[in-house]
Amino acid sequence: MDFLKVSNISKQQQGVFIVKDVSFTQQQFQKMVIAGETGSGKSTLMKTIGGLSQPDAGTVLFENVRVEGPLEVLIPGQPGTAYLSQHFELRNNYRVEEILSYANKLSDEDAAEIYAICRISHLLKRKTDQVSGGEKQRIAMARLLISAPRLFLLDEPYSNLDMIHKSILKGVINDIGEQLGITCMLISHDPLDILPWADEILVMKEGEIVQQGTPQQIYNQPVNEYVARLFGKYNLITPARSGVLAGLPGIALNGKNIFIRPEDFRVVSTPGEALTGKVNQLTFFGSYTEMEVLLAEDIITVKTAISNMKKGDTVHVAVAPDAVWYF
Ligand SMILES: Nc1ncnc2c1ncn2[C@@H]1O[C@H](COP(=O)(O)OP(=O)(O)OP(=O)(O)O)[C@@H](O)[C@H]1O
Repeated sequence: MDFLKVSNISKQQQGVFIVKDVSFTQQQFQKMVIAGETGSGKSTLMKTIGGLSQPDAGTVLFENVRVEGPLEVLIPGQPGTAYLSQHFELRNNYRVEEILSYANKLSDEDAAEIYAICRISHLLKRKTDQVSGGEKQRIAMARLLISAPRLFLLDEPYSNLDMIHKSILKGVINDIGEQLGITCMLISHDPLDILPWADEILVMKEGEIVQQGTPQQIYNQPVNEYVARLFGKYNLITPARSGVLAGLPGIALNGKNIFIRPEDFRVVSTPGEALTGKVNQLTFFGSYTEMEVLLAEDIITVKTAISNMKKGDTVHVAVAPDAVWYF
């Protein structure tokens, strides 16, 4: 039995598909991410899974039970699931502990563990207007978690958070999975949030899943330029321009686009089996430098840890054939 089985879900608004024939499964404890550009249907799909959006076609089975949509039940929301909206609200003028006590289905001890995991134990006596946005979000999470869900659906939990609050929240989401044993699915479009966490990624475009795979597959073997672009900088050399790579061994000039991530180029000291060009631009990012290299008429982007280059320098760059992807 699949923990979650989504089959052929479709939904239209004003004659346009916002989710189109989406099918996939998620196993218990599998960390799943839905990625995709703004408006690609991520939230609608996630809400459908949580019983909060009515599909026009298809079924969702959660623990083998059909999820009913809001038009089929009195109180929307599938039991056993919890959905943290991007636009969560906390009632004003209540103490945090009051807000939480209404939702609590657990013993005091178990609830206290959740408050500790959500890093809100120190906030319980405060009023809801005396906490920051990041803290509010963790309170909203705790309020959902004390209803003891088995599937936690998080809609863009990292948007609008600074680095410090983001890093706290990443710890919280990890602990929810590992310490509470709750299966999580989250929506994000930031590769730095997605790639280190996910077991499986669904990439959506215009309501459809365009690629599904592990972080390694999605990052290194995108099916098209849309997926490549969502997950970071890349070099794309079209068949017409593929001659610029002629000096490199092991590159197949097979009529397909050639895709190379900037960090897969290596700066080498000799021109043999390398491309030679001039440094056109350098951008410092702290842990690495991004270098534009001008080759004849083309520019490639190379990520390097070498920091003593100057604009106009001659450089040689090589790439391992197995780091090259074709689509
Ligand atoms: N109730 C609705 N009525 C009309 N159109 C809607 C409705 N809900 C969503 N849409 C449209 O459906 C498309 C998908 O919306 P959805 O919120 O699912 O996308 P998303 O990928 O989550 O976007 P974002 O990343 O911006 O949150 C969008 O074009 C949106 O405008």
